[in-house]
Amino acid sequence: MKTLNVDLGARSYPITIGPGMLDDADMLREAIGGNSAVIVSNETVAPLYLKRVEAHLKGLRHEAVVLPDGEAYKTLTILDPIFNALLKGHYDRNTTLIALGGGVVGDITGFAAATYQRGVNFLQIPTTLLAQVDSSVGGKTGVNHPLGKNMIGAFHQPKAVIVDTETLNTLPDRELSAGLAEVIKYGLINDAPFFDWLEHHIDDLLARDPDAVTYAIERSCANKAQIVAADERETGTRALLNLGHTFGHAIETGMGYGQWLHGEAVGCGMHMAAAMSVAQGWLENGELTRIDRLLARAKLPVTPPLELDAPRFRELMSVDKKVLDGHLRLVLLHGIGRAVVTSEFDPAALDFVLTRPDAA
Ligand SMILES: NC(=O)c1ccc[n+]([C@@H]2O[C@H](COP(=O)([O-])OP(=O)(O)OC[C@H]3O[C@@H](n4cnc5c(N)ncnc54)[C@H](O)[C@@H]3O)[C@@H](O)[C@H]2O)c1
Ligand SMILES: O=C(O)C(=O)C[C@@H](O)[C@H](O)[C@H](O)COP(=O)(O)O
Ligand SMILES: [Zn+2]
Repeated sequence: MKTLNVDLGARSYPITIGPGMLDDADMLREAIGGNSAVIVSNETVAPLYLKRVEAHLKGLRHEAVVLPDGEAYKTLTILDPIFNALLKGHYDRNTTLIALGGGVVGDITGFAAATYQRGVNFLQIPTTLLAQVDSSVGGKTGVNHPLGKNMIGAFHQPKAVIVDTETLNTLPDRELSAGLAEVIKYGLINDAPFFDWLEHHIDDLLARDPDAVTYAIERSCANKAQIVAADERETGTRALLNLGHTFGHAIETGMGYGQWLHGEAVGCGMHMAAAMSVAQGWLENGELTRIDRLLARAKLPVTPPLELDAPRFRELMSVDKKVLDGHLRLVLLHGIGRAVVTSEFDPAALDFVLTRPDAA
């Protein structure tokens, strides 16, 4: 078991990572602290893991809300069953919401916790690789809007993140690959040695070797915790965590939520950002080849969908949260491990990746 800290002053919290964490009653009870708890999960994860979490809540008033599964349900209306349960049960401000599931459940539950009675505590128990390496850490919560991904939300930090690495044993292969996109992202942003390590260990990760998976989670969380601690509300460097996301969110929204998994869209978006960086003259061709090879080995797509032509891509990208005063800002690469956020790019380089997806 390893514990990392997200250093945010009074809002600091631990990320505890290890096998069998779901059976650690003391840790869960200590993290809850208050008088009651509501667990939010979904119809896929609840049958697998809900009882094990509920077993630790004896003597504490609690109940579970089980949501339908899927990115398509990450909408404002999905909050209704959560708020209904909270209000019907007279849960007060000492209640803790517990997110048990992947990033979708985590983002929804966090947003419910941010807004119920103007804010109650919440815990993250992430059960996908993507949620364990990224979405459970950092306090971005929210839901999608038909016109844009994650457009309605709040920053609201969890009290603790409890990562049971053994929950990944039941995760479908496609979801494991989606999680690897966000893992690769950390190597590309500012951890070139980690990128090298991933080149050597990607097959171990796909084979779910426990040591490799645990190391990748720990290193990813350490990277994320450091970036979040430096810029909690994304006024600057936190935007680096958006590498691949301006393109990726356009794909998710444009294709219909759930058609492309978030990690798949981000993987393709990272390829597009890298290809654009080469067109800018900022990244070596050989580095793009290494990036594309690693993405392909992780079984992630690198070809954007032909259904989205350049004007549609531009329209979708224009609602990105990094747009300021009408100017698009993108995360681009000056090398592997050297990402920058910039609006100062050559429009022709963007045209290149948007209009020649086959060549990009
Ligand atoms: N808040 C953030 O900082 C942040 C960061 C990255 C991504 N996200 C968001 O996270 C979401 C993607 O998260 P995700 O990739 O976890 O998808 P997800 O939550 O949809 O989970 C993927 C699938 O795996 C299932 N599942 C979850 N755990 C399982 C397990 N242990 N065994 C078997 N099946 C399991 C889920 O029911 C779902 O069908 C997107 O909405 C994305 O925008 C948020
Ligand atoms: O934590 C962050 O900051 C991130 O950007 C992490 C991303 O992987 C994640 O997908 C996030 O939800 C994107 O944020 P958004 O503000 O672009 O919606
Ligand atoms: Zn993401």
